Amino acid sequence: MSESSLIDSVQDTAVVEWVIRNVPTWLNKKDLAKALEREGIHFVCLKKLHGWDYSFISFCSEEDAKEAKLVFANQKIKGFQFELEQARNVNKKRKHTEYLQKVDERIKQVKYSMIKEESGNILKRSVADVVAPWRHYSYAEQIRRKRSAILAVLAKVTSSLKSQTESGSLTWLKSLKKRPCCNLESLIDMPEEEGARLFYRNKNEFTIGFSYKDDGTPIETVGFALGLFREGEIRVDSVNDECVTTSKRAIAIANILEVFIRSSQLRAYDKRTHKGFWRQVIVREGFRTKEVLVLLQVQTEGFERNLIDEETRRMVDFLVSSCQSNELEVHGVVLQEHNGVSNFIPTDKSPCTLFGQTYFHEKLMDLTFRIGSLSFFQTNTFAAERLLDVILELGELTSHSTVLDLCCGTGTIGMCLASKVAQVIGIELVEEAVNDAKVNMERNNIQNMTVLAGKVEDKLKAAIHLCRSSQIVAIADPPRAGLHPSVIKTLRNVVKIKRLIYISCNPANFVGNAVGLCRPKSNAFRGEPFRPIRAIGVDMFPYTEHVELVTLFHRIESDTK
Ligand SMILES: C[S@@+](CC[C@H](N)C(=O)[O-])C[C@H]1O[C@@H](n2cnc3c(N)ncnc32)[C@H](O)[C@@H]1O
Repeated sequence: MSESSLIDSVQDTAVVEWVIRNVPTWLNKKDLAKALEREGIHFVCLKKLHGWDYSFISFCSEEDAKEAKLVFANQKIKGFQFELEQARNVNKKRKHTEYLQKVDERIKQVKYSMIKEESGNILKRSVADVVAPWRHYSYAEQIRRKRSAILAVLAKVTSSLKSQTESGSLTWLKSLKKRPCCNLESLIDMPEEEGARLFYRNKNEFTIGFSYKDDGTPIETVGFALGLFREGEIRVDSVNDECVTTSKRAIAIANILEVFIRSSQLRAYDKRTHKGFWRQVIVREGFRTKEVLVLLQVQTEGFERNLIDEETRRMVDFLVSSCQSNELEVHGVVLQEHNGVSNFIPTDKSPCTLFGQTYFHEKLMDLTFRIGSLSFFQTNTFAAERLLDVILELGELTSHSTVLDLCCGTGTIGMCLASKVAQVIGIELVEEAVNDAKVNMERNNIQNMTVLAGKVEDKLKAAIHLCRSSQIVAIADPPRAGLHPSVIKTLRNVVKIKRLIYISCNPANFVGNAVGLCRPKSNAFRGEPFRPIRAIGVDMFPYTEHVELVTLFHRIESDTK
């Protein structure tokens, strides 16, 4: 089959077509799909044959392609540095209706299989299974499973390093055989309290869509999608108290908005047709301050401005007064207009204020943080303090240390350490978070911290120039994809960085970065390698498979490799 006819067949099912380059020839389509899904890449279909060192891939939207590109740039997949390029000979303006027809066909197929499996799992999947999939395990069993998962990751660091280094080039590695690369000292669990182990999320993202009556009539619903749209699942179910990871305030607000949207003149957004207005709602709150901020995302194309203004005003009145009668206070309501296909919240599009403030406050370690609607904040406030305890313990900080707070968000880690050290320099990509960090420094009277706006990969060298001390401790808390390989190389090259704490919310992706930090010196990795010394887990996400891993690395002195 020629490349162009293959492109045509891929093109039938999707809007945006690309080619992944540098794919191993032996990798089959199924394993490639699994590897991409593991990294959270949303695609519609793949075309890959044995012997090809590339694969065709199609996405629902440019945004999904951009996200995939970012993941590929930041990490290797199956040990290969994939690259994404737009497919040649493709008419990019393919009619959207063709794509929608295909999606509808897939949805029908899945619905059919749901009916067939009436007594099986698919129909029984509830909204609580989506957000608290481990709720049927005892807490002790959850901790046991997370512990084994972390140990497997630490062992993977050992085996990956061994397979990539000549035998004997790292002395410390020799005796490890297949064991974890360092000791997992503990996995800190959460007490059985609301706000720690139960109903703990201070940020809850609800989909606005449809549930279906027995006769198939759609009803507007605010809750969680019961599965992946690209796998044909379109149902959204209302949120309830069985969703033990969702905060109680957020459950109440989602239920209130559902009542309003069912009576609204504007309908919920339908992902299949890209029609409809109400798309998503994010409820963020300070557990300690009890401040609540609500962000609504809407699709405005085809709607009169007057109608939009009237309905959003009615929504705010309804929400605020219903909350008051439930003894809940909403401090701000903001609106983000988003007409793209992808359902993520763009962080470069500032929302407009409909009511009150555009931020909320939370307290951590006796400091108060302002957090804007698009700024990151750790989702479990109680666990975030345990995480800070671990960082303090591993950091061995002195009044002479400089802390590099990489991916600093609104500055929580750096600010909580600032009184213990000489200087803190943070780097953060999202502009709103950087502005929050600056306000937070002033409010908490922190004078020895500076925050640089931009990507770590672009700003790290400038940050290092600002370091006044020769004792630099780097603390990296990157997003799920991990640090860009160029950042690892720069960290290796700066000899003044003797200690590095890596906080990973996706331990599987941590392996690549850990190997980069620890592999022997080479042309690409010039500085002396690091060695993992201690690891501690923090159960920031009870009732889910996710866990936070904190690892301390020490720079190896050249004579003690
Ligand atoms: C896991 S959060 C950690 C935030 C912060 N350390 C905290 O504890 O609140 C990751 C942060 O990295 C930021 N980020 C993502 N990619 C980045 C990049 N390439 N350079 C700098 N910051 C980035 C995100 O905006 C987010 O604030």
